[in-house]
Amino acid sequence: MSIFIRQLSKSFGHQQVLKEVSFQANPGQVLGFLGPNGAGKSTTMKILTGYLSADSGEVLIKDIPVDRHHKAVSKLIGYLPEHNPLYPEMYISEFLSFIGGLYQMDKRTLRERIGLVMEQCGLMAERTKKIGMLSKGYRQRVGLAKSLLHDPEIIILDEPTSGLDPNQLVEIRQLIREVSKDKTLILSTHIMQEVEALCDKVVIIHKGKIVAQDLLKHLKSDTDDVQLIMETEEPVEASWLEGMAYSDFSFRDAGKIEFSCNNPKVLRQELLELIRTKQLNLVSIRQEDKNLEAVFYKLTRN
Ligand SMILES: Nc1ncnc2c1ncn2[C@@H]1O[C@H](COP(=O)(O)OP(=O)(O)OP(=O)(O)O)[C@@H](O)[C@H]1O
Repeated sequence: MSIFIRQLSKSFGHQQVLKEVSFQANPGQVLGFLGPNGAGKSTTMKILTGYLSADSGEVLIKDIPVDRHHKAVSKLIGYLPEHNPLYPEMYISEFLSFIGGLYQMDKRTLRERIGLVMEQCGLMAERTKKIGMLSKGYRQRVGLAKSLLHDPEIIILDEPTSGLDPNQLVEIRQLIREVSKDKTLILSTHIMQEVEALCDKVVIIHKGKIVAQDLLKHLKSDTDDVQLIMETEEPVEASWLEGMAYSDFSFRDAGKIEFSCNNPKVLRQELLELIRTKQLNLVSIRQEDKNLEAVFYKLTRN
């Protein structure tokens, strides 16, 4: 089941937070929704799930507008919000049972689904504890179990791995991969490795506008072949770099510059010549393949 997002705009007071945001997520695909802090990711997620209304534009699921048919559509969506709200006084199964009641699930299905999602999310070992006693990572798992409980066709996860330890990260990513096979899954995250590991399609939002949307493999191959990163002890002036064999460069800080180039051999020679003539102390020049981080940085640095 696809989800169509068309021309969403949203302001809070005088601040326009979303500017004609459009994209589409398809079944069997994990869509990574990326953007710097404050770019508008959570606001978009809240509109997609009907928790917030847009000023203009629409979200369609099965041709149904989400804002006008929130109740019908909410059964199709599993949502893990950024600040995963839970009831600390409840046991996990008690909480899931309460949520199942909200979805009007019949008792037998609910019992089966609670067992299944608790198993899937690795919660069985913690079943005798109240939610308030769980660690942050386990509370995140409860949120994930909640979003999967009613077996929704669309799953929307806002920073699902925040607060997880490295082992939990691997397990939850594995789980996300599993559940995404026959679902439409949108995942918001800051973690580029997560996107590289999980996502088929990437949408990047910056200052409320979509600045890229493509399959991950296309997004990475659209860019120059490699990047050279030069670090010196002293600051470098931009004017010293004029005419060199790069296609683009940016300062990470005064003595750390990242170049995009397709002829690193020539550029490396030019940089070594610059080091010599300006008598700079070189810390390192290293070459990296273009990765999503570089693409993201290029599109969102201003
Ligand atoms: N209810 C609100 N009232 C006023 N401003 C809001 C409200 N919700 C969000 N904003 C503003 O909208 C902008 C986008 O916020 P949003 O939470 O969507 O960003 P984000 O991309 O999810 O950021 P982060 O990665 O930091 O979670 C921010 O400037 C934020 O302060």
